[in-house]
Amino acid sequence: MPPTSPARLVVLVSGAGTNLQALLDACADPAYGARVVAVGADRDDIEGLERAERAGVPTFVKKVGQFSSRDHWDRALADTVAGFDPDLVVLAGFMKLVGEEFLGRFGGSVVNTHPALSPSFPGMHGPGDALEYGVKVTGCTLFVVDAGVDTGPILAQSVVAVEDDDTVEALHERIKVAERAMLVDTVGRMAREGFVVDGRRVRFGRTSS
Ligand SMILES: Nc1nc2c(c(=O)[nH]1)N[C@@H](CN(C=O)c1ccc(C(=O)N[C@@H](CCC(=O)O)C(=O)O)cc1)CN2
Ligand SMILES: NCC(=O)N[C@@H]1O[C@H](COP(=O)([O-])[O-])[C@@H](O)[C@H]1O
Repeated sequence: MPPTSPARLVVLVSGAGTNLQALLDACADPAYGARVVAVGADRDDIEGLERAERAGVPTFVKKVGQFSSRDHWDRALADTVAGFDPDLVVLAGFMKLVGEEFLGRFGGSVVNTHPALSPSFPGMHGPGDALEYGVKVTGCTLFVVDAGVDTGPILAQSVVAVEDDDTVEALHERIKVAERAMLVDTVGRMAREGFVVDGRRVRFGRTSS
């Protein structure tokens, strides 16, 4: 039986928020099976927060510098996210590593979109690192977040060709087109079908076989 109420998404952002926008647009269709109940950020004055406000979605900001330690920030972020009772937390261009407390609360239900084909080129500079290495294809990866940096079990990947005259910006923009489609498709499936993490393998559906 499909769930009767839409899955509750909390989305965390640090920048332009075009991936967030793709989710907001998809959620406008009741058949999508999810809705964005809150958007959080680690900084002010970003387009991602403005997109949420324009959509009438509650926002919050938790800056690391407002707290006496990284662990206190992590706990405050987790407490605030928990207040929105999420089924899924989506890190969509969120440029902070979430820690033990956060993962202890939501682990297994936190996903991150990354602009490279994992396990290659983890970290903050996926498109630039791929270009510098000279790969001919790169892309994007959606994965279930764990304590490592871009090491979690993979939900979906999409391939993007590297052009001879690419710049980091041009390549990243093409990756982001693929990334938005991957994110919307996969989060929708997770919401409608459920998913099971079995070691490094992820299967869609609610049963174990
Ligand atoms: N526990 C995890 N947290 C996050 C993951 C993850 O895989 N595990 N993915 C990231 C996103 N990410 C790239 O994919 C990433 C983001 C940020 C950093 C990082 O070193 N950030 C610095 C601060 C930099 C800044 O504020 O501009 C930091 O956290 O101190 C590495 C990888 C989302 N979180
Ligand atoms: N390591 C994390 C990372 O590089 N994240 C990347 O930042 C971009 C955010 O775009 P957006 O703000 O327009 O959604 C996306 O490409 C996302 O994968």
